[in-house]
Amino acid sequence: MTETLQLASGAKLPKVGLGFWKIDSEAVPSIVEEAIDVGYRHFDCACDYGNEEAVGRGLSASLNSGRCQREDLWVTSKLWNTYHAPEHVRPALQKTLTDLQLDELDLYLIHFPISLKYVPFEERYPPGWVFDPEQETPQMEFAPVPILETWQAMEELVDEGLIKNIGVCNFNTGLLADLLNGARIRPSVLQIERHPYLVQEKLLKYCQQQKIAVTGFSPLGALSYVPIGMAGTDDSVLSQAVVQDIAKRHGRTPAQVVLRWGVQCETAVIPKTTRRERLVENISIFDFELSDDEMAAISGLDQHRRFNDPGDFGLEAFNTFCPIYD
Ligand SMILES: NC(=O)C1=CN([C@@H]2O[C@H](COP(=O)(O)OP(=O)(O)OC[C@H]3O[C@@H](n4cnc5c(N)ncnc54)[C@H](OP(=O)(O)O)[C@@H]3O)[C@@H](O)[C@H]2O)C=CC1
Ligand SMILES: O=C1CO[C@H](CO)[C@@H](O)[C@@H]1O
Repeated sequence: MTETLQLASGAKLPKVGLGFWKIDSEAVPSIVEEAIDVGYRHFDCACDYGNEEAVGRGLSASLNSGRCQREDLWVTSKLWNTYHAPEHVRPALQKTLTDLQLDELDLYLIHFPISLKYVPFEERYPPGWVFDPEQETPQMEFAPVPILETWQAMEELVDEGLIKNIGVCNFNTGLLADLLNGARIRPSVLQIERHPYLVQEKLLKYCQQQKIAVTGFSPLGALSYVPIGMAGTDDSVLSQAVVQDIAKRHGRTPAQVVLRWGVQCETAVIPKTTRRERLVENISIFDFELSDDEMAAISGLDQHRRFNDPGDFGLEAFNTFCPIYD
């Protein structure tokens, strides 16, 4: 069973969760049940993953079969970029709740600090990044919505009991500071890309000061990114000698060492896998500890190397868009 991170709101976020990006809907319900059987209680979903309805079927089957109780689960979802206008936030959440077959979410995150043109559900769901790939220079279509207005709409949904915690993803320190200036309800969680190639030391420190918990996405080091990912390359975090040596010393796999490094940095991690043996492997990290030297050696792999920047994600599609990070 996974340990938890205590949030400023008092809630307890399980330190290991299962991420659902890129899991086919057909496979999702049984993966949810298997994950619960092997101890997962934290599920990282998003409208954009196109599989929330399938996650809902898996959760509902698990609850109905008595595998777990609703209060033992932590379900996160994310508001997609096309729904930032205040009038679209509630319908977006309602759609997610309906798909997930839940009455409330444990955590709702603003997925990106990017507001895109609204696309009605009946036109396309999930709408994705809103560009026309047929165009010679396909451009994202933006919408002028100040982030604080989106946040205030989310705060109202907390007041109404539809969400327990709210937070953001892919924000840097400046964006967080700006949000904190206007927020009535402070963000409980920041979800960011984080692995040994992107340690984000300063952002983590800022979050610790502000009592915002951090969840690291792509915690194994961007293995699944196409075309810019590391899958099958000798350059992946998991094939680094530092990681492999530490893994041998502890009798663990490189993935377990990298995930353990994540939780020992006091962050939650949300690895994705579709394989039962890896579900078990990725959560079995609470019965060993890395030394300070081992932690420092893994952090020393930092290359400030980011894989998930919409500016270069899918190079052809976004070739006219500037990266949102420095
Ligand atoms: N907020 C945001 O903007 C974002 C959030 N996320 C969230 O983070 C989650 C995880 O991110 P993701 O980018 O998938 O990255 P991960 O670091 O979780 O890597 C997933 C890849 O690693 C493989 N893998 C899983 N476990 C192991 C293991 N033990 N040993 C070797 N390989 C392994 C998987 O393959 P296989 O399935 O075959 O096991 C898959 O190819 C997402 O599912 C999503 O929920 C991700 C990106 C952006
Ligand atoms: O979370 C996710 C992973 O990254 C992708 C590209 O930025 C997003 O589209 C997706 O929602």
